[in-house]
Amino acid sequence: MTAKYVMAIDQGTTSTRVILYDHSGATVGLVRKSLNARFRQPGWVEQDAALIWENTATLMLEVLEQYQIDSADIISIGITNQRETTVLWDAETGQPLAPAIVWQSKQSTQIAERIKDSDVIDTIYAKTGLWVDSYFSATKIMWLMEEHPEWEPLFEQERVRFGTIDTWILWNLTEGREHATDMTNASRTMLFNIHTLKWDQQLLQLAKIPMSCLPVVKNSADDFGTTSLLGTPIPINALIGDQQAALFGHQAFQAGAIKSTYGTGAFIVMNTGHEPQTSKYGLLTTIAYSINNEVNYALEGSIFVAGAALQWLEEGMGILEDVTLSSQMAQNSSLAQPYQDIYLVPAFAGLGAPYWDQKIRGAAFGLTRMTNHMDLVRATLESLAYQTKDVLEAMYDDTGIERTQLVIDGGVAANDYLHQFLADLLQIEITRPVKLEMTARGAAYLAGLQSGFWQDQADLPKNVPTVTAAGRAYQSERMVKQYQNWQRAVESAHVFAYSES
Ligand SMILES: Nc1ncnc2c1ncn2[C@@H]1O[C@H](COP(=O)(O)OP(=O)(O)O)[C@@H](O)[C@H]1O
Ligand SMILES: O=P(O)(O)OC[C@H](O)CO
Repeated sequence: MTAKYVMAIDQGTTSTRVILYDHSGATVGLVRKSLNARFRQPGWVEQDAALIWENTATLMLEVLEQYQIDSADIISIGITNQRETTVLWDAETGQPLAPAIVWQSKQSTQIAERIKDSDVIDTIYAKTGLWVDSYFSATKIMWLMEEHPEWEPLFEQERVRFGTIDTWILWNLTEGREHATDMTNASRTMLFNIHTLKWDQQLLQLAKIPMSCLPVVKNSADDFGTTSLLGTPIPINALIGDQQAALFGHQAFQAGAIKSTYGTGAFIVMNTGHEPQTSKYGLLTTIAYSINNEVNYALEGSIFVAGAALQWLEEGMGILEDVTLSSQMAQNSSLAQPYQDIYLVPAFAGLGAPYWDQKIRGAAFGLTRMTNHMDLVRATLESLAYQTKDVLEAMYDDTGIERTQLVIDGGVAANDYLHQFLADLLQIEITRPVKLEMTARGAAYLAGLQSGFWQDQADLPKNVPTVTAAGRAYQSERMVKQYQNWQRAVESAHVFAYSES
């Protein structure tokens, strides 16, 4: 083998990263560019699709320049992405027709409610594994089409292309203007049948979305065309949604293996093997990855607000100078005594699993004259742990699999306070990799497997360095009480949302 590296593009909600890995799994180059969102109306979250592509292309060139890497040394590229985020573009001009509608965005809430009121909700769950919500791409496409009847001629001429961010980047990157996605991303649209592994005609008809605008669906590790952006033509050998990519990055290949990623949102995903498994608690049944037409399924608990809550403390409230200070601030919080705790329900975009409550909004409980900014930071970090427990309890009950250890990753997992609090709350070992970018790593592994850089899953790098926090037994009793209080806080926020005049 002559090539030395695999390149991973990780297009997240908060930033885009391009990372190079060598055969041992070491990170040999990493560049990052942050990405802003626009909030034009309450609940709306939009991003500039053209900028997403521009940033990606810039970073791909930058990583080579900064680390003095020859493009001929890159064997293949894997792309992983924030999922569900919806782009529509005109294939003739190559221009987006509208801003990208981000996964958290609530434009299509009424459309989702309309669908929920009809009798197709169970059919949709049976076919797609998803509970109807504005989170998924289908309602976002429907909203865009309803808002823009003037696009009808473009649809008739089959000029409109739909893509999640993987597809948008791939289309821009490839000479042949490849219009493709992988099964993990397709499984988040609410239009893909996770059993037949095809776009579902009945759902397309219900949503009035023409098949002509949808991408071809391939395996997560596959041949997606080549790019000459870097000089030497390089194959693109993997597309995969970021949460599934993190699962793959942790090498969580066994049924029952589980990971929790804390980025803009937090997503807890359990590999359930080759059979899809349903949930009594609103967990999603989704595709974990597909290789050589063999599919692994997953159960997922989606938490809409994780790092986004810290960004809110920083940018919205102005009480956090920098997110990297949040761990220390939480340790310095004055609320050391039991029963003085405060609770923040960060339901800024409703609550995802296991509540699926679109209407609930954020709330804080237990404030006194003594409460200060450090206490709010602490309550925010703790809310991520409580939501993790909510999902894990549901997963245990759905699958009967007890857990003694959990692996975590993502930008927020750098937070030492959260790391230890999670261990104390769950009373298990919580392990995080020293390099937290498991999402990119998963995309690199898949691209590397497809291109023969690694021969098979057993050949993937071992001994990725990690740090583990153990649950402290003396915290156990207090944690039981705090978790009960958290549940009361969520219930109270729910009651408030539904009693509004
Ligand atoms: N030390 C930290 N403590 C808490 N949150 C952090 C820390 N460092 C970064 N974050 C948060 O992590 C998020 C970014 O994580 P990342 O995995 O890069 O997200 P994404 O994939 O959504 O772009 C941001 O919301 C940021 O506020
Ligand atoms: O941007 P992240 O890393 O929080 O991931 C977003 C998810 O893919 C949304 O489903």
